[in-house]
Amino acid sequence: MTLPNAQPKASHFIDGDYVEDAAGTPIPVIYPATGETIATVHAATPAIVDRALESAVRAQAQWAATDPVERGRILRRAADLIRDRNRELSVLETLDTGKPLQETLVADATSGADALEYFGGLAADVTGTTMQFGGDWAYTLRKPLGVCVGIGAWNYPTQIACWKGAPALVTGNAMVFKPSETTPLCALKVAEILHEAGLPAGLFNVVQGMGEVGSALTTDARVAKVSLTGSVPTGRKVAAAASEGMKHVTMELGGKSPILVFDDANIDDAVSGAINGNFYSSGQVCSNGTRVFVQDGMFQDFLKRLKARIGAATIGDPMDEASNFGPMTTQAQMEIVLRHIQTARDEGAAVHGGQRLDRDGFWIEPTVLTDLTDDMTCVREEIFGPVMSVLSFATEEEALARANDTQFGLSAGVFTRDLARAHRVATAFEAGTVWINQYNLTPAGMPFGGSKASGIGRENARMAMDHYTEAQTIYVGMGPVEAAF
Ligand SMILES: NC(=O)C1=CN([C@@H]2O[C@H](COP(=O)(O)OP(=O)(O)OC[C@H]3O[C@@H](n4cnc5c(N)ncnc54)[C@H](O)[C@@H]3O)[C@@H](O)[C@H]2O)C=CC1
Repeated sequence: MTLPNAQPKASHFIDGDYVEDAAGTPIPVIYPATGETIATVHAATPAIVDRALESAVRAQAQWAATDPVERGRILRRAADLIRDRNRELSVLETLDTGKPLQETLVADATSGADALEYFGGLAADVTGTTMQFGGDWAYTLRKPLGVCVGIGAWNYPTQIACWKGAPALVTGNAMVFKPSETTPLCALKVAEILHEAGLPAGLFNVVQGMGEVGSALTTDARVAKVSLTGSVPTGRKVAAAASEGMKHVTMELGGKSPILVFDDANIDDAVSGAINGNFYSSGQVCSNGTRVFVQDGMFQDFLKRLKARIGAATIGDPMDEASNFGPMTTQAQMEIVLRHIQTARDEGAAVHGGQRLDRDGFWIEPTVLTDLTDDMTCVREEIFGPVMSVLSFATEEEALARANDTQFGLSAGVFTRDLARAHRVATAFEAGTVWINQYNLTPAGMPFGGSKASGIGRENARMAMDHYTEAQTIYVGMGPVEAAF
């Protein structure tokens, strides 16, 4: 099949237009389903980084003074344009990541549009508080931070650009966004559409590059905030570098989230939840529930149904809308996942699936690990691939203790028909986001983010607007000023 042309007009988008600097290191864009190079971009040189930040600084002051309703209108217009072009953007997302079109048509550009629409609608509702002290009083304003940097992972390139860009822009900030070097295409389109919708030049700039470009942005004195989606080790580095400059941070990092399935759960819903929470996007989802704890009474039946359902997956050409399982996004990630599967085998796990598929591209079949103990590497570490660990448990207390015994705290899920138990378990999870009888749904109006090593701050919902603004307190003296002398 001939693939659509993926080569962008230029590598970067700065000050309202595409910009090239061929002096930067070339970055090949590889279509994961075949391994072929479909485009090339160049990493930003220091001159490009400087230009992006300069134009953001210039544009931001005026933008902060713009009527919030007008800011919101531009975002909502961009949401409409994204929806109009959903197919084209979904194809691009598939080219960038290898995720099946069946997924990208409903989960990527549409999720980005949801965020733009949601925050666009809230534009006029950024409010402070008032306090009274007898006659005197004080009030707070929520002020934009200035120039914010967004740094993306490779699994959701359109969504990440929108989830960071929308709350930043609507509250009066500018954003310089650096996509992952492995998926550089989609954010450029987001920038193009935002400007087509009327966003003034300079407010959403995209620069390409590896960690060193991210690092240059993070440490630049012109930057007030860094929002990273990435792994825990990168998060530690970026948060540490940002703290030097006392910058605000949002860290959306990795996880090893638990799903608890109790004997009284609707078994088909629980299996569906576990499938969605492990094999969607070939398992390359930060919030995946990769440790599935199933209560003893249901364990065997759960496994039987799970294996049958996995057998029905349609693994194939991501551009074919009938396919519902695609390749890993990069060769490197495929190799990491295969190594994890081998380690699990070496440590005594039973591996169901686990093979690299004999075809071009970076394909691993959906894999289930059983015969596990909690101390095995596959149960402790984030694998970031289509690998589900299934463990059994006897009691609620035991399951919760095991579920929480991890450095991560991104998400968790519980399947049960017992309402009291559902809420008791949900609040006892040490996790930023919990689903009851559902998994991995993230509407724009719901805060999403991690606890413990999985991150700081939340994306989406009103909370995200707090993270892109800071309070300024203004004290109002209403009476005479008393002084000691
Ligand atoms: N919590 C969340 O919302 C999500 C978290 N993730 C996590 O992301 C990881 C997978 O994505 P990857 O792209 O492999 O993550 P990564 O941590 O390797 O890279 C993330 C981004 O950080 C940049 N970067 C690397 N070193 C840097 C440095 N020193 N300074 C500034 N930027 C730097 C990279 O170029 C990339 O754009 C997984 O751990 C996954 O769980 C992925 C999606 C969502």
